[in-house]
Amino acid sequence: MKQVKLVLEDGTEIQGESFGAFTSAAGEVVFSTAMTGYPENLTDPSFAGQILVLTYPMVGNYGVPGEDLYESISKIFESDQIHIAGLVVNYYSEEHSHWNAAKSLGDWLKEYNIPGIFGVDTRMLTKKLREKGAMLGKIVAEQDIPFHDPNQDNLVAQVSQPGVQHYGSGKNKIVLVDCGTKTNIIRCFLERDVELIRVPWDYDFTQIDYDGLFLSNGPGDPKMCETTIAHLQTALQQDKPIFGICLGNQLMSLAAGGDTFKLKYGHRSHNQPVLLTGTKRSFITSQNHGFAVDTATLPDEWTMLFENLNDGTCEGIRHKTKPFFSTQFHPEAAGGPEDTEYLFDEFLTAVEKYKAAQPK
Ligand SMILES: NC(=O)CC[C@H](N)C(=O)O
Repeated sequence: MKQVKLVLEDGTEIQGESFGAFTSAAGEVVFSTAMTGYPENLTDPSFAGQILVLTYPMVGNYGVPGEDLYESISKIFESDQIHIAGLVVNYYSEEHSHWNAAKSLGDWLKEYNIPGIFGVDTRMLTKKLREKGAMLGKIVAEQDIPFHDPNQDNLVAQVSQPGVQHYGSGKNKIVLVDCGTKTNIIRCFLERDVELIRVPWDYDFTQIDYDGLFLSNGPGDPKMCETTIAHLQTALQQDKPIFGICLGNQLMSLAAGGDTFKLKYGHRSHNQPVLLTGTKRSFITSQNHGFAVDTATLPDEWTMLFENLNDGTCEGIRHKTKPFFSTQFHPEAAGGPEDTEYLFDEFLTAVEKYKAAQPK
């Protein structure tokens, strides 16, 4: 076994053993307390630039599934590549066993030249990240490298797919602004009778004659997406329904005139409780974000839609009169609970209502 170390910007150095690629990588160190779902997490483009610490102690035991396709997108993965910068686990299970496993986690990381480190006390590390906040860090193999803050980069421009892509042929025409979309969002739409037009983050979608607009999740600081925000401001002048998820929620707020800020250590797990504003209904949600909307900065026409029951932060917003809403959590899950998937139906109901109200 080859030795590697995890180095944090506060000077912490943790020795561990290498799995995956034996190479060095720098990024922002974040933790997820999800107990399963590493194939989904590692391919979620929102993790671009991040070194992911998994608190669940044993990782890799169910291997990595094969690459089955559904309508030209992966059936299982959240994109067509690994996006994390590095992986930190406590115990790496060399031997995997699962009915649909095609390879080991270590071999999969190697394919994408991503380093992993195991033998790390990930719970101690998580306590440190909770006290001090998410930190820059690096996994160092033979070659030392400088720290790198991915939030200074336009990560969305790096992960958004170039070109316009069409999926499905259903009755509602939805534009999906791809800031690093998870494929389960596409799957959720395709199960609901839509024609989906996927456009890059900086595409002028206001030129398309769509029935509804969807803003995807994506990596990094939402303020980097100035072009998307500018196009969105035009869309907000109209009455066509708009729905956003995660980064999409942050972009909606920024376009509306609100502000976002960086959370101390973010929300990354499958069991984040949120409250539907004005009710006593709570939902358990899947989350992966490091930034949040500052509710106090929302203009008068907007209101908080969901609130995080752990720390009171904004988990969604809605326009008071127009059919515009977004969530900070992931209604599409993958992994995590599917309790809020009904929001796709609410969006499409709003789309149908909008269409029915148009002069023939
Ligand atoms: N999953 C996402 O869309 C994340 C949004 C944003 N990059 C954040 O970390 O807050």
